[in-house]
Formats: sequence, structure tokens, C-alpha cells
Amino acid sequence: MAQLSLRGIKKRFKNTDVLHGIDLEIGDREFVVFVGPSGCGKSTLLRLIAGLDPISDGDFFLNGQKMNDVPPSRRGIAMVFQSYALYPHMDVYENMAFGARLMGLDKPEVEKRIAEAARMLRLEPLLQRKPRELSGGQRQRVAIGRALVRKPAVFLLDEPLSNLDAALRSDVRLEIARLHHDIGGTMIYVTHDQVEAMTLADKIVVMNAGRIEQVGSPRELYETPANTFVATFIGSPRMTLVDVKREGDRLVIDNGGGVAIAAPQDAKVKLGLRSDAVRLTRGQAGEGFAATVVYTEYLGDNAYVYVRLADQTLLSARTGPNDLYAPDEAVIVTVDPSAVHFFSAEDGRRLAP
Ligand SMILES: Nc1ncnc2c1ncn2[C@@H]1O[C@H](COP(=O)(O)OP(=O)(O)OP(=O)(O)O)[C@@H](O)[C@H]1O
Repeated sequence: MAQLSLRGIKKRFKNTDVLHGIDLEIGDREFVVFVGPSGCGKSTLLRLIAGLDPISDGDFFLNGQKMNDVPPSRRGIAMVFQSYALYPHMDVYENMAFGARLMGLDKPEVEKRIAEAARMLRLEPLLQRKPRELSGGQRQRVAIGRALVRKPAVFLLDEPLSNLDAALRSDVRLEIARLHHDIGGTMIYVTHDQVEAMTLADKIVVMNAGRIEQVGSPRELYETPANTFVATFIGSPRMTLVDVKREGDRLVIDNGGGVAIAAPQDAKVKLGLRSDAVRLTRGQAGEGFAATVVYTEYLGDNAYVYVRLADQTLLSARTGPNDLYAPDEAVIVTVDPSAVHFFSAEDGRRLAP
């Protein structure tokens, strides 16, 4: 059982404030992903939870017990690093046994736990190998195995897939999802890759510049992003934001073109369009935004067509695999009114339609 509570967590290194007051509740057995751009403070927050760095201000509770001053080894938390941090002179077995022995477990218990971890992570044939004799994916599995044998209540994983190639990354990603299902522990996972976040998380924490922008399920973040930062960070291709002005019941853009949809009565709005909210028609005539095709990305079962609007905004539209467009083709863009998002042009917050 592991339930975490972060209350007003701040972190300062010398005179730089890195975390500005993080409030977050993490439930037992949850798979939580911290996501955000490079330097936003994800790893720092993870290190505070692990106890590797002191908290400057605020409190961290684990199952109701304050942890601020509890040393890392007594928190019941294990961390897996992006660099694996395996001991090069020890074989796989010894790498996994090392931490378990430090916990004071007897030999039969250590052996039992290693056998279990090796089976779960399919490391049995590799137990006598040194890290240099393993592939990147295998090393990463050993690093996870080493955390596993400690049977922690909380697993922290810091960009565990970033040193792996694309194919291996999706294999190990599945492996981690399965592991979470099998062991049922609480996992906190750091990545800057929103696809990893979307596919693994029960709950995503979107961070930006030392603050939390939004917390929610992948679906909540995708469907109701709280602001333009989250809207453009979550989802691929990125949501496009279009600066529009109201003209009667139409929303128009600079240099021409407009769509007739009801917008919130806020002074200035930005229109948020994901590629599946956009429809293209060939030619220059018709009601909608006039646009020019820039290029088409063919992906087999569908395609993304990137077009430039009259005000120079680049917009992506999802089309069928047989609906391809040539560069410089003229098109008219219409939008599905039920699939558009509105944001305040002043502060970027979501506006109810
Ligand atoms: N020991 C340190 N001393 C001073 N500044 C630090 C220290 N560790 C991190 N920082 C700064 O804190 C900020 C957040 O770093 P952090 O590593 O937490 O970001 P991140 O979101 O994990 O980024 P990335 O995705 O690039 O790993 C950065 O600006 C970084 O330079």
C-alpha cells in the first residue's frame, strides 16, 4: 500500500527556484507519469520523492507519514535511472542481489526474489552475463529487476526508455505496463515524451517551468486541456492554435477566410484545432478558411496534410490514405464545430464552448 501526498513542495538550488510549490495526490497502485519539456523540474521532483535531494519547503507524506527527513533507504521507494547505473564488474545476478542483501535479507529470500524478478523480466538466460554483454533493452530490464527484488511500495522511473531505439522502446514500454499490472505497485514515471505518457499513465501530471499545469487521465487531458500549454503538449500531431476575430456569427482570420461557429462571448479567443476536427475540400471556392497545402505525411492507414492558412498559421488535417494532396494545392478548410476548443487569447485558459 502506498499513497503519496505532496503539499506545497518547493526546491531551490543555491539561488535558483526550480519547483514553485507542487501539490499532488497519488493513489495506491496508480501509474502516474510526470511529463513536460526539458528543464521543467520532473527529475528534481522525483529525486525529492526518493530522498536523494532535500526538500526546500513543503511536505511529503507517504501513507500519512511525513517523509521529509527519512533517509532514502528507509522510504520503501526504489528508483530506476535512465543511465541504468549497473555495476560493470558484477554479473546480472549479483547486480540484482546487491541491493537485496543491503536490506539484510537472508540468502534463500534473495534467491527467491531474484528468481521471481528474472522470470517476470525474462532475464533467466542472462543471469551470468556482465552488463557489457547485454543489449540496451536487456540492461534496462536488469535495472528494473534490481528495483523489483527490493519489493518497494513505490517505483520511480526516470526516463527509462530514452537510451533505447524506437522498436525496443515500444517493447520495453509494454513490458513496464505489464509489470505494473502484475506487481500492482505505485509507479511514478518521468518522461518528456507525451506518447509514452498517454500510453502508460492512469494519471498524467503536466509540468512546465516548475509548476503543475494540469493533472488528469490521458483522455481528460486530450479532450479538455486546461490551457494552451497542455493543449499543444498533449496529442500528436500538435493542436494548432488559430488567432480569430469575431465578425457577426463567424470567426475570421487576418487576410481572409472564416468559419461560422458559435464561440464563447469572451473578448478575444483562440481557436484550438486538432487534425481530426479539420476537413479539407479541393479548390478555392466555398465557406471556410482558404489555405495552401504544404506537404502530406502518408502513414499507411491514414495521412496528415499540413496546410498554411492566409495568416500563415500551419495546420494539420487528418485524411484517409486515398485522400492525398500535392504541395501548393489550394484547399478550403472547414471545421467540425463539436470538436473545436476555445482558449482565452489573453491568458490561454480554456473557455467553455
Ligand atoms: N543540482 C542542481 N543544481 C542546480 N540546478 C539544478 C540542479 N539539478 C537541476 N537543476 C536545474 O533545475 C531545473 C530542472 O531540472 P530537472 O532535471 O528536474 O528537469 P527535467 O524536467 O527533468 O528535465 P529533462 O527532461 O531535461 O531531464 C533545470 O533548470 C536544471 O538546470
